[in-house]
Amino acid sequence: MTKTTGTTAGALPAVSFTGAVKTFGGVRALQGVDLRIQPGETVALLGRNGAGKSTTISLLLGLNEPDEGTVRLFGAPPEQAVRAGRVGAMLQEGRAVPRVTVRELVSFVARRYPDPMPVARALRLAGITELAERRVDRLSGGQTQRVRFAVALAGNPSVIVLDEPTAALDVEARHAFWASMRSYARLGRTVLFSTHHLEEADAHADRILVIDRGRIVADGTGEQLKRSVGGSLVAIDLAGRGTEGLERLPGVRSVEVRGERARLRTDDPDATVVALAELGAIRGLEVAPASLDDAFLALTARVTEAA
Ligand SMILES: Nc1ncnc2c1ncn2[C@@H]1O[C@H](COP(=O)(O)OP(=O)(O)OP(=O)(O)O)[C@@H](O)[C@H]1O
Repeated sequence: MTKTTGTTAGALPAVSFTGAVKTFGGVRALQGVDLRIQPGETVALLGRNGAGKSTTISLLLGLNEPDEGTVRLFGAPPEQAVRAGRVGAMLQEGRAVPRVTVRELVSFVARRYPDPMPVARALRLAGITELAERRVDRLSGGQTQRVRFAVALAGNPSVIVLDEPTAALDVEARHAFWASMRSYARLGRTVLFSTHHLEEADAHADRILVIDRGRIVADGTGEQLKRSVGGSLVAIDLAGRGTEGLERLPGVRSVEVRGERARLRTDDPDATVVALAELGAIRGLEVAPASLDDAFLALTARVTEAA
């Protein structure tokens, strides 16, 4: 497992899970989760359907209690941090949308917190200043999502938790949403978001946690996760030759044939390419680093095999 949990000496972690277990009936949704998130980090939680992402988030927000272990926000139980407005959340489930304007809705939520964010600022950070006087039940899906983001910001939280925030958004709305999230993160605040989009995790998080079957199976930057599964992909046109001997070339871990092309997974792409050149087999040469998709599949598959 790749570990890069940067700790700031003396600072309380924004989020900490110690041996958190959560069972629903016979399902062990979380099987002992340990994690620390420091103030100012933007962290992506990545996992397949049913891996335990929403359960992690529900414990973090105090919506559920762990059966074993502890969950703390700034060293305190989650309910305390939530009541103090230190945590803002954007969850998956939709709510009945009231017939009020965007400004009225955000102001209403802000008034419920002890030290709210000025409403104009929440609207600006969410990129919806120009929608302030529009009714919330007459907005597009992407606009509604950003209103929900402004609502999450209303209490002026130090930590924001976003459960699949861009599900069902089109490309443009996605870009706008991430720009808003980054404006908030630049204030030094902490962000935890869950996603199925590996490229979003790679592009917008400082750190990626991969969860599988209720356990954190990897923790690092996108680069580190890619490196941890090893190597690069070298592809060539076979041009009529066979694949014999290719798997014995330096660095090569596996050889896969797709049509007329051979794809070699290698830990040492330079040595592999030199050896291919010596064989005169570099027609249509292509060298690419392992993708985050490869890393994700390898990390979650390893656990499946071990189970
Ligand atoms: N309230 C509940 N009652 C029973 N089982 C539950 C409940 N909540 C979650 N589970 C189960 O716990 C496991 C983890 O679910 P969780 O919702 O945390 O996964 P997830 O990673 O968020 O998945 P998805 O990507 O599909 O949203 C699953 O097997 C799920 O069926």
